[in-house]
This record gives sequence, structure tokens and C-alpha cells, in this order.
Amino acid sequence: MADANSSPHVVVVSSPGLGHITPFVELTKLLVLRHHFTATIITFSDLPFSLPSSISTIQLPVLELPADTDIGVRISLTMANSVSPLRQILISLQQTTRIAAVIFDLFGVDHLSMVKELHIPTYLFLTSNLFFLSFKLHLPALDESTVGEFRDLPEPLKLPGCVPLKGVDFLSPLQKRESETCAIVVHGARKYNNVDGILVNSFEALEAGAAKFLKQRGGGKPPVWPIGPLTASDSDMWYEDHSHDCIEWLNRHPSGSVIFICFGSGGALSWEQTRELALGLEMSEQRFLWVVRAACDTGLSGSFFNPNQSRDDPMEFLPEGFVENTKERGMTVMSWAPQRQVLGHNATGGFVSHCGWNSVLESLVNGVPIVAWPLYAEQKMNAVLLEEGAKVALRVKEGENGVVRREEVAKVVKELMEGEEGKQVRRGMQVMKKEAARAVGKEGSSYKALEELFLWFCSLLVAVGFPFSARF
Ligand SMILES: O=c1ccn([C@@H]2O[C@H](COP(=O)(O)OP(=O)(O)O[C@H]3O[C@H](CO)[C@@H](O)[C@H](O)[C@H]3O)[C@@H](O)[C@H]2O)c(=O)[nH]1
Repeated sequence: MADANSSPHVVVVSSPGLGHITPFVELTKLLVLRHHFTATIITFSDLPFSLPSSISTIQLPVLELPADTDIGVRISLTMANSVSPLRQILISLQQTTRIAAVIFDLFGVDHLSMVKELHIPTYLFLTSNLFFLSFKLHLPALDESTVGEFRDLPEPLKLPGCVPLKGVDFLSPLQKRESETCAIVVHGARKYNNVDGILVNSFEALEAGAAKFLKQRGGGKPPVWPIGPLTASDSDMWYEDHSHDCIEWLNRHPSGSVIFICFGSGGALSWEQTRELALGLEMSEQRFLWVVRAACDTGLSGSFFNPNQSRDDPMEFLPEGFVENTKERGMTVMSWAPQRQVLGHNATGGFVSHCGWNSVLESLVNGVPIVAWPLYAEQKMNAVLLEEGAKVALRVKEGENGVVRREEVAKVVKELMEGEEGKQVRRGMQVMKKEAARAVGKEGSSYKALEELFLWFCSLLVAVGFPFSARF
């Protein structure tokens, strides 16, 4: 059995995908380094990080499925398929440690009852924001009261403390009520209130209204702790090339003069959209650094995460003459760039982003204003939050057939970099940069939330008779 003097142990289970693994690793590092827990990270792919020795890792297999299986279905089935091996792992860990918590992401809700049967507290860590959490908590009721498609709702949804949200901006799996992915999302949302607590990778100053509401809701509901922004802190990830040509290239340009274009770990544009973006960048006359992906019509070309995922040459999808015409002020990078370094570079003054939440947080901590160009998942919701709530982004407007035309690209990029409306956004972003730093600094709201979480972990352990060592 567990040694009475040993440190409490946390088990974190991250679904596949860099967008989830990165914040999970950062959270685990904080629990281990700041609060002296030991930890096991369970994942479904190689971890691209070096880790402290008090963190062990276990890799479970990804379920083999037909190549055209939707990524949400793929991840959900992989996670559901892992209930039994995870149970064995937990039972074996219980022989030697006292498990204070198992922390899942939103794809892990099917594990909850199994973990509870083992008398281990369960937590959910949302790698998105409080707006998203508020939405998910409300979704079961909304699902029951809505007939037809959500996008046909007559009024925007008004959640407490949040900006209004139109049905067309709900997360992408909900855009077809009859789809398997919609059923999976609603099924998952029904379980959110069954956990012992919910952690969110956001911070109070960014979402003050939602934070206030969620913290006060009481009624036996699980407490909510906004603990972000957690972004990858080290530069020791295997896929980052620190001598990347694009950093050299940025070094040659003036402060705040380059707009960076990147659509996350798997985001991709259609061939037509890639063309319009290229021609729009040319028209904008701005300096740019563009991570070009092979064209793809679904918005998502990625597997779980592989920086070099496509076998196609992305450059083949660019308009003829584009690279030559823009070589004085533009650089294109194939498939992957060291994004955190780019956003932290002095020359970077704007970011065209798909609004994946890690990208947003990386932009916020570096004070880089955003052109929001959401593609899939909850990215349209993030865009609404950034543009209408936090006012740190301008959002592109789609034209006919959902394509953002070159004129719109040129207009919005120019506006962000040098326009009057852009000025408000640039200022707003500077304020949020300071708030983000304050939140995770000593006595900041997220720092304190993590302390509270730690005490909560301890109180649940004491309740089951775990004697703490002097360190605690
Ligand atoms: O060329 C690239 C592209 C991406 N990245 C990194 O990859 C991560 C991408 O994460 P994110 O921006 O969150 O995008 P996704 O990988 O698309 O994230 C998934 O997970 C997020 C967190 O839950 C969700 O918000 C998104 O909608 C979902 O697609 C970031 O750390 C980037 O710095 C690079 O370093 N270089």
C-alpha cells in the first residue's frame, strides 16, 4: 500500500493532439514543481517534451480506424477504448501511491464512473476557455429545448457573463444535429457536473463575467478554477528548430512589422482559399510570414499531431509567381514553424490565427493582436470571445461559398497592422498581455486558483484518511 510519507500522486490523461497535450504537460509540471506531487501522464502519442524525473509517462495505443473517420469520433473512440487499460494502470498505481486526482480532458468523460468506483477524485481540465465551459454546461438543456438545427435559433444564446453567441458560431460538431459527433459532444456535456472540479486554461481578466458567474454558482456543482494561461514554457520540444530560417528572416525586419499566418497543428485551407489568402497578402503590401499547408477542403488536414503530416508539397498550392512577387517582404514556410518563438519575436506585429486556444494564449502572453480566422472545433466561439468580448482581434468575413476573398484579406490585415480600428485592438492586446502575466504571477488570480486547487486536493485526501508528510 501507499507509504504514508510519500507525496500524493496525480494521474493526468490527455487525449491525442498537441493542442491538448501541451497544456496538460504544463499543468503537471506546476503540480510537481510547485506543489511537490508526483505524477503520471497517460497519452496516446509520443510526448514532445523533456520532463522532470518525478513525472512518469505511459503511452496507450491509438485505436485503428478507417482513414476517413472524423477526428472527433476517432479521438472519442480511442479514449472510450482505453477504459480497461487505464483501470489496470490506476489499480497498479494505487498499490504504491496515494492518487489525489485523475485529471481528464473533455474527451475523457467516459472514464469517470470507472475512476469513481476506485474511490479516486476526478477532475476535468478544459484546454479552452470559460465561455466554452459555460456553453458546455448549458448544452444539455439547450439540446432538449431545441427543435431543428442550432444555427436556425431565432436569437443568439446569452450565457451569464458571456457575449451573445449565434447558432452558426457554435462548435462545429453541433452544426448537424443528426451527426455522430453532435451526439458525442452532447453526451460528454451531460457528464461535466459529475466531476469533483473543473480546471480551465483561461484567466479572470480575460473573461471576468463568466469567471464571476462560474465561481459563484454553488449548489453542489463542481468548483471551477481558471488557472491559465498555461503555455509551453521550455523550448526543448523535439519538433522545434531553434535555428529555423524564419527566425533569421524575422531578425532582419523592424519591430512589429510582420504579420504571422498559421492555422494550428492541423488546420488547412481549400485550394481556392489558399489562393485568395496569397493574393490578399500580396494586395495588403504588409510584411508576412506564412506557414503554408497542403490544401484540403475540410479545414483540418492534421492527424493527431505530426508537424509534417501531409505528403503533398504545400508550395504547389500557391498561385504562380506569388513567392517571386513577394520575396522582398514575405516568407513562406512549409507546414510548420516554431510558433512560440515567432510570436515572441520583436518583429512580429500581428497573427492571422485559426483561434485554437493554445495559439490564442501564446498570442496573448506576447501581446500580438489577432486576425481571427476560425476553421473547426470551438474556434468560431473563440473568435467571438476575442473580437466581441476581449476586443483583441478583428475577424475575417466570409464571402460567397464561405471563402474569404482576397480584398477582405488585404483589408483586415492592413487594418490590424496600421488602421484606426486596429489601433484599439493593438492597445487592447497590450492590456491583456499585462493581465495575462499578472494572472500567473505570485498572488495573481490563476496562481491563487492553483493554490486553492491544491488545498482542495489535500482536503479530499484528508477526508479519506491520508496522512500528509511534513512537506505539506
Ligand atoms: O506551425 C506550427 C503550428 C502550430 N504550432 C503549435 O501547435 C499548437 C497548436 O495548438 P492550438 O493553437 O490550440 O491549435 P490546435 O492544435 O488546432 O488545437 C486543438 O486544441 C485546442 C485546445 O483545446 C482547441 O482550441 C482547438 O480548436 C483544437 O483544434 C500551438 O502550441 C502552436 O504553437 C507550432 O509550433 N507551429
